[in-house]
Amino acid sequence: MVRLSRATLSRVAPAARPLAEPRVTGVVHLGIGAFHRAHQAVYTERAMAATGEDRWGICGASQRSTDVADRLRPQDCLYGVRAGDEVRVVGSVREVLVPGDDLAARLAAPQTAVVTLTITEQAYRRAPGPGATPGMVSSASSGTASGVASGAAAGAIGRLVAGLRARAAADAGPLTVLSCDNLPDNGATLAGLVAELCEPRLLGWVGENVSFPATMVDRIVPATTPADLDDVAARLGVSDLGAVVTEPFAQWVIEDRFAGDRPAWDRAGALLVKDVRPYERMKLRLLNGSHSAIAYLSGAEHVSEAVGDPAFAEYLRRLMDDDLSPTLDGLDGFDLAGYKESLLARFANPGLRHRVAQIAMDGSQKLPQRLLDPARDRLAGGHEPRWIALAVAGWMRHVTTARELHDPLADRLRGDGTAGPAATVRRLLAIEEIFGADLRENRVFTGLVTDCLERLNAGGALLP
Ligand SMILES: NC(=O)c1ccc[n+]([C@@H]2O[C@H](COP(=O)([O-])OP(=O)(O)OC[C@H]3O[C@@H](n4cnc5c(N)ncnc54)[C@H](O)[C@@H]3O)[C@@H](O)[C@H]2O)c1
Ligand SMILES: O=P(O)(O)OC[C@@H](O)[C@@H](O)[C@H](O)[C@H](O)CO
Repeated sequence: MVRLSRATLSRVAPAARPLAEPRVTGVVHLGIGAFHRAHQAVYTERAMAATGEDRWGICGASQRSTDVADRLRPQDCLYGVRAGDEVRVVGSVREVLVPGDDLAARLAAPQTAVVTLTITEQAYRRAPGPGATPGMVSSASSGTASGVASGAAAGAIGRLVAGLRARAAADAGPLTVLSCDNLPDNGATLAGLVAELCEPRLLGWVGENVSFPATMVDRIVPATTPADLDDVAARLGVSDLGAVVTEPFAQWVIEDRFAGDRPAWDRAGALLVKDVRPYERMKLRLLNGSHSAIAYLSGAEHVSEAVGDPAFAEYLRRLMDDDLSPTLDGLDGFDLAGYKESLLARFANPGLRHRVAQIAMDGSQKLPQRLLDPARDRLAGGHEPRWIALAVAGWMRHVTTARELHDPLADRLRGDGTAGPAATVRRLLAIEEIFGADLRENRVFTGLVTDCLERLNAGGALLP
C-alpha cells in the first residue's frame, strides 16, 4: 500500500485530510510520543483552522531515539489520529528532530513562541547526589550546572536550558514553556528544575522573559500497536506508520499566564483559567489514581477488561468515592459524580487497547501524586484510606514479583523474594523518594498496607 505523504494525500477522503497547513514553526515540542500527536498537535491544528493562522506549525523533538522521526519524516510529518470511528490526518507537525539535531537553534528562533513538553514523569526526577541533573539518572555524578551548559550529555530539561541560553543570547523574545506531563504543579515543578540549571545571568533573563504555566492534560492514548496501524491504513487508504489511536474525549486546562503569543487553543476547546490546580488534582487522583490501581490489582491485560468485571468496577467506585474525591476542593458547581461515572465509561471503551503494563511502568514516579498525596490527606483528617492502601499493596506485590520491572528505582524496589509482607512494607515505605519521611511513621497507613499485602498474597478477595 502506498505511504501517506503530501504527495499521496489526494487518496485520502477529503473529510479526513488535515485542517491546516502551517507555513511557519511557532511551537517546539520535546518528547514527540503518542500523546502529543493525539492531544496538543490536534488542538494546535484546530486552533489554526479556527483562526486561519498558519504560523503555529510544530517542530517535535525526539529525545532518545530516531523511531518517531523514521516514521514521520517519510510522511512529510503527516499522520492519522483515530478517535472512535473517525480517522483524520493531522497536519500541524512540520518537522521532527532527532538527538544531535540543533534543538537549541529552534528554541532560539524568534518565531518560536511556545515550547510544550511530554517527556514522562521520570524525566523530571531529581537524581540523587550533588549537582545532579534532572532526567540524567544514570550519570548523576557528572551532572553539574556547567556540565548542563555544555549541552549534549544532559537530559531533556538540560537541553531546554541550553535552548533558553541560546534564545537569551539571540535576544529572541519571550517564550512560554508548557509541561504537559502528568505531574502536580507541572509548571512550577519544571520552572524550579530549569532554575537549578541556570547560571545567575540566564536565570535573570528567564525570570523576565519565560513563563511556565501549569496545565492539566487529558486524553487516553495507548501505545500504537501493529493492529492499530493496519486498521488506520484500511480506513485511510494509505499506509501510515505514525498513526495513533485514542478516545473521542480530550481535555486541556491551561493556566492563562503566557509570556507572549500563543496558538488560539481556546478556540479549539482548551480551557484557559487562573488556577489549574483543582482540575489537575481531580484528574491526577481520580483518573490516574484509578489507572494505577487497575494496573497493580486487576490482573487484566487491558483496562477495558478490568472495568468489565463488576466486582473490580465496584472497587474503583469505592476508591474514588471514599478515598479520592473527599480530598478534592475548589470544584464548586462541578458535577463530580458525573465525572467519576464518565471515567468508568471511558475506561470501559473496548476500542482502546490500553495495556495495564504500560500504566504500571515507572510506578515510583506516579504513586506519590496519584495515591500517596490523597492518602496523606485522608489520614490527616482521621480517615483510613483502605482502598488506596490496597492499590499501594498491589504496587508492592508488583515490584517485588514482576519478572521485568520498568522503573528508574528498579534496583531498590526488587526484593529477594523471601521477605514476608510486614518486612516488605517496612523496606519499601522507607524509600523517601516515594513515600517521604512521614508515611512509614504512620501506624494506620503501615497497618493498612501490611494487611492488604497479606490478603493479596493469600489470594484474598479485593472487596471485604
Ligand atoms: N498517553 C497518555 O494517555 C497520556 C495522557 C496524558 C498525559 N500523558 C503524558 O505524556 C507522557 C508521554 O506519554 P506518551 O503516551 O506520549 O508516551 P510515549 O512513550 O509515546 O512517548 C514518550 C516520549 O517521552 C520521551 N522520553 C521518555 N523518557 C524520557 C526522558 N527520561 N527524558 C526525556 N524524554 C523522555 C520519549 O523519547 C518519547 O518522545 C506521559 O508520561 C504523561 O506524562 C500521556
Ligand atoms: O501516561 P502516564 O505514564 O503518565 O500514565 C498512564 C496513564 O495513567 C495515563 O497516560 C492516562 O491514560 C492519561 O493521563 C489520560 O489522560
